[in-house]
Amino acid sequence: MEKHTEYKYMSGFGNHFSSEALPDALPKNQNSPQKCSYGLYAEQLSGTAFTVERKNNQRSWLYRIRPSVSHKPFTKIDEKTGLVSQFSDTNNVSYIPNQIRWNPFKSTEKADSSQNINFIDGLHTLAGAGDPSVRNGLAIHIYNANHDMVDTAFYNSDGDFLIVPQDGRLDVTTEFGRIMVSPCEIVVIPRGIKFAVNFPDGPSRGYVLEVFVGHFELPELGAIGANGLANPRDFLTPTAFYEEKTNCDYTIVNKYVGQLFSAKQNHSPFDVVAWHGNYVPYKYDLNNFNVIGSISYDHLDPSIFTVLTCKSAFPGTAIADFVVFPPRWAVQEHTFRPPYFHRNCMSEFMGIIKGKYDAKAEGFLPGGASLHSHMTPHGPDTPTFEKASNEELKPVRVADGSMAFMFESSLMLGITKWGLSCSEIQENYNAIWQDLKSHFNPNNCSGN
Ligand SMILES: O=C(O)Cc1cc(O)ccc1O
Ligand SMILES: [Fe+2]
Repeated sequence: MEKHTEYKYMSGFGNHFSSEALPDALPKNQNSPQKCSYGLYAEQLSGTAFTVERKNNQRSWLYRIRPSVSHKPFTKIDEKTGLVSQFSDTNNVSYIPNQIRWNPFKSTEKADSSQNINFIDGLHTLAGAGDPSVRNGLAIHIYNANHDMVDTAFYNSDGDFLIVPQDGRLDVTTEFGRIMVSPCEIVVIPRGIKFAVNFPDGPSRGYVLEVFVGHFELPELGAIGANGLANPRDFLTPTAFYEEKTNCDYTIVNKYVGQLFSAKQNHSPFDVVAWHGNYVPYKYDLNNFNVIGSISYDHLDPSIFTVLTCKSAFPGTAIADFVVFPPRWAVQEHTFRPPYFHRNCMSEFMGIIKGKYDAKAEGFLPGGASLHSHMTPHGPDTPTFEKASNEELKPVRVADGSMAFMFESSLMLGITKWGLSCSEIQENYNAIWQDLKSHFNPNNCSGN
C-alpha cells in the first residue's frame, strides 16, 4: 500500500458523521439511490441489530467503488496462530486465582526480527472470558510485530478492538479513512470494519482489548456534571479516503470465532469514496483525559479514571472498562494516598505505556502487564506501603511522565497456555507482599 502522509479527522463521540473524498459523492436525502454518483455502490454496515432502540442503534452507509462481497470464498488459515477466543477450552486456558505479572513482552514465538510479522501474525491472546459465538466475553491480546500489512486487510467478526500502542506508532488505514495512532493514544475499531496496520517506527508492541458483545461508550458522569473524564470532542474519526487499485492481489483476513480465514480479491477494500453514519472507528489521546480526584481525604475508587466502558446486561457492571492513570496531583490530607489493599469482585488487568505506577515501586514495567483476578488480594508493594505510610503529605505530582491503564471486567479471566508459559511471566510476583510486616501495637492507638 502506498505510504500516506495526510490524516484528517472529525471530532466527537457517537456523532452521525458524513464525509466525502469527492464532492457530492454522498446521495442527497436517501441512502440507496437507483444509481449512486460517480458509479459507486451503496453498502450498509450494521454494528447493532436493525431493531435496537434509536439511542443505541449504530450503522453506517458506505459508497464504494466495488461492494465488499466482490471477493473469492474464504478458506481457513491452517497455520497455527496465537489467538484464542473460546475460554471454556481448558486445554488452552487456565483459571487460577494467583496474582500474575509479566515482564515487558518481547519474544513471541514468531516475533523475532529475522521474520516479517505483521499486526495479525503478531497477535497473541493472553487472557479472556466467554465466547464470541454466543456474544459474551472478551479477550486481551498482546501484539508484537515488525512488518506492514502489504495488500492485506483484516476485519474481525468476533468483537470490537480497543488497541493501546505502547511502543511505536500505528498507521491504520480503515474503510472510513486513515488514522495515525501514537503511544498514549488509543484506537477503537468496531467489529466488521476492515483495516490495515503499518508500523512507521519499525518493530512495535501494544495491547488489545477485544469485547465480544456491545460497543464501547462514554461512562455516565452522574454528580460530576456535564463535563469531565474523556470529553466527547477529543475523540477523532477519520475523513473518507479511498484508493483505486484494480487487478491486484489483495488478501482479506477475517477472524471468525477465533479462527483466521482468508479470501482473495483483485481490488483494494479501501475504496470507500464517501460514507455517513455513527458506526465508525475513532482514536483518543489519553493526555486529554480530565482527571477527577479527591481534594480532601481518602483514595477514591479508580472508576473515576474510566475512559470508555462496554456495558453488560447488569446495570453499572461492565464487560470491560478501559481505565487510565494519567499524571495528576495528590493533595489528600491524613490519607494513605496510593491504591489501597483490596479484593474486588472484578478482574483487573493492568499495563503501562510509559513511566511508573504509584502502587508498585518496581517490577511493573512499560510493555509488561499484571492480572489480579476476582477476589484475589492485591495492593501496594512493601516499599510503597512503608513510604506512603510515613511521608509528609504535601501536594505532590503523581505519575509524572507516566501512563498506566487497566482493563477491568466483571468476567472471570482465564489465562492462555501462551500467557502462562511465556518467558515474560514473573515466577515470584507474589513475593512483593510477603515482607509486609505487622505494625500492630495494642498499646498504641494513635497509629504513629
Ligand atoms: O489494583 C490496582 O492497582 C488498580 C486500582 C487502583 C486504584 O487507585 C484503586 C483500586 C484499584 O484496584
Ligand atoms: Fe486493584
